[in-house]
Amino acid sequence: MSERFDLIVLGAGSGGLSAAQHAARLGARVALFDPDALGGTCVNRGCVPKKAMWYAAHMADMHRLAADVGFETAPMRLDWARFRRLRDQYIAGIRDRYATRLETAGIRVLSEAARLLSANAVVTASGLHASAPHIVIATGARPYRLDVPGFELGMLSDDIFMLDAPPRHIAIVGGGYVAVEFACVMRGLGCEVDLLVRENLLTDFDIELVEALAAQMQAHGIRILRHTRVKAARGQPGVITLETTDGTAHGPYDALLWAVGRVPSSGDMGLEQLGVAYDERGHVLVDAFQNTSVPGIYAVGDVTDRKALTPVAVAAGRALADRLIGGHLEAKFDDSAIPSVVFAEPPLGMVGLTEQQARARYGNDVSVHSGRYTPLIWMVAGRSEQSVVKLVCVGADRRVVGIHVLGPGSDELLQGFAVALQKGLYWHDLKAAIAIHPTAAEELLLLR
Ligand SMILES: Cc1cc2nc3c(=O)[nH]c(=O)nc-3n(C[C@H](O)[C@H](O)[C@H](O)COP(=O)(O)OP(=O)(O)OC[C@H]3O[C@@H](n4cnc5c(N)ncnc54)[C@H](O)[C@@H]3O)c2cc1C
Ligand SMILES: NC(=O)c1ccc[n+]([C@@H]2O[C@H](COP(=O)([O-])OP(=O)(O)OC[C@H]3O[C@@H](n4cnc5c(N)ncnc54)[C@H](O)[C@@H]3O)[C@@H](O)[C@H]2O)c1
Repeated sequence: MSERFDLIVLGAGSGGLSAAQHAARLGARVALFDPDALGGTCVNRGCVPKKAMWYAAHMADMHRLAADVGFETAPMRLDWARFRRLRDQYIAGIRDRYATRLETAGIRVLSEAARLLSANAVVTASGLHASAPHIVIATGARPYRLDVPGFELGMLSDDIFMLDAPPRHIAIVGGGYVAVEFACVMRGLGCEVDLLVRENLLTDFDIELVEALAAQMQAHGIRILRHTRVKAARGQPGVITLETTDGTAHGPYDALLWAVGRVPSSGDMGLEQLGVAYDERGHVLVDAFQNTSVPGIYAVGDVTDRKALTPVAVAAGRALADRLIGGHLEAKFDDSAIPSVVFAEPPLGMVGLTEQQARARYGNDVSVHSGRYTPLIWMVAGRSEQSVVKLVCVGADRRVVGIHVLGPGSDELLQGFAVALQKGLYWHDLKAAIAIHPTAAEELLLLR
């Protein structure tokens, strides 16, 4: 027998929870399927545990800075087991709060994977049937596995959160968000880090700031090997060597992290049989309203080809519920200015276009204003690393189309500027604003 709902959601990660909760708030009867922990990637093996580790690494960096400015400091050692227990308790608390909220909202949570039988019916392995006029696919993505010998000797980002102790010397393969963030976190926590990058780092970010970040990472002791393709991993757990296509051997390492991207979890759900269209990498194709190519089936979050960020998945889920249940037929989210931060040391943030993208789109109409400064406390400590801020503008009235920030505080300062850019920000607005002094944020106002 099939139980009937107004909305069925597959996946209880950022996107699925958002769609389910908002739909229930609007009065819908909702079924939410997920075989795994509530909260999905972000809460359990992404943003949240990563940010906790970033804080720990940052504290260790602050401790070193404290010594540089005159504090008498004893060596600081992280009790890894205690930190992990505290971090995991915090995450368990988030999951518990989700469970309570879902129950209070009257959402039927089913701890099983579901597969589509038609555009309005799903089934689980245990034979549970459910139907609804609307089905939302929010099944996310998982780490990509390279087809190289010895791949199993390495960890995926999911595994790094289970480490019982910090590695002594870790190799990280990849040059994207995950690779750069963990290179900085592991280095901050005292590990030797080799970062093996196939081509270049963080190719979606502005080259000038990426190079400045790379220089700081190297100054902190991270060894960055660019244009390096790994052919095989050899050895045994704890003693791993990497072989590259130029015949060089690197290592030995006691840990290896593969951070070579993610693939959408879009298979084995019956979507293909129903004619749902995918791109060549398996992302479900959606329009601006999250419609797939099949009426009645929608998709949000990392399973789609939109930007793989939690707030994007959340915004998509909410707008979709607004449209399907709330009756707001034009509801969609504004993806014109999605800010993003790489939690490196120091953090790198951007919103809008890079200089390279703006020049490709607007040619000679582009003006760029960039500046470098050494943060006050680093100057006090006698350090010379430089933070970078950059504005990319278009036209005679210099509309700001891109904001780029690298340095301590960039992660927190970017949000307000991103709101301004989304609303329409001009060079003269920044010149007319009164700065907050002395801060990192004021550097964007002081650009010439
Ligand atoms: C290491 C790491 C760090 C990150 N850090 C950040 C960050 O700092 N900031 C940021 O914005 N983003 C970050 N991200 C990205 C962010 O985690 C994702 O964009 C976000 O979790 C996507 O949400 P989602 O709902 O699309 O998918 P997910 O959160 O992956 O949820 C999908 C859910 O679907 C379930 N599922 C799969 N198949 C089925 C099925 N057949 N039936 C039912 N359920 C199913 C899965 O079990 C899972 O729980 C990070 C990602 C990683 C890997
Ligand atoms: N701070 C954040 O907001 C944050 C943090 C982590 C992840 N994320 C999101 O999750 C997404 C996935 O992150 P990611 O780091 O897994 O992927 P990514 O797409 O950012 O980077 C993948 C990296 O792997 C490399 N690569 C791909 N195939 C390879 C191969 N065969 N050999 C060697 N290198 C190879 C690519 O060149 C690239 O450098 C990000 O794009 C981002 O949207 C966000």
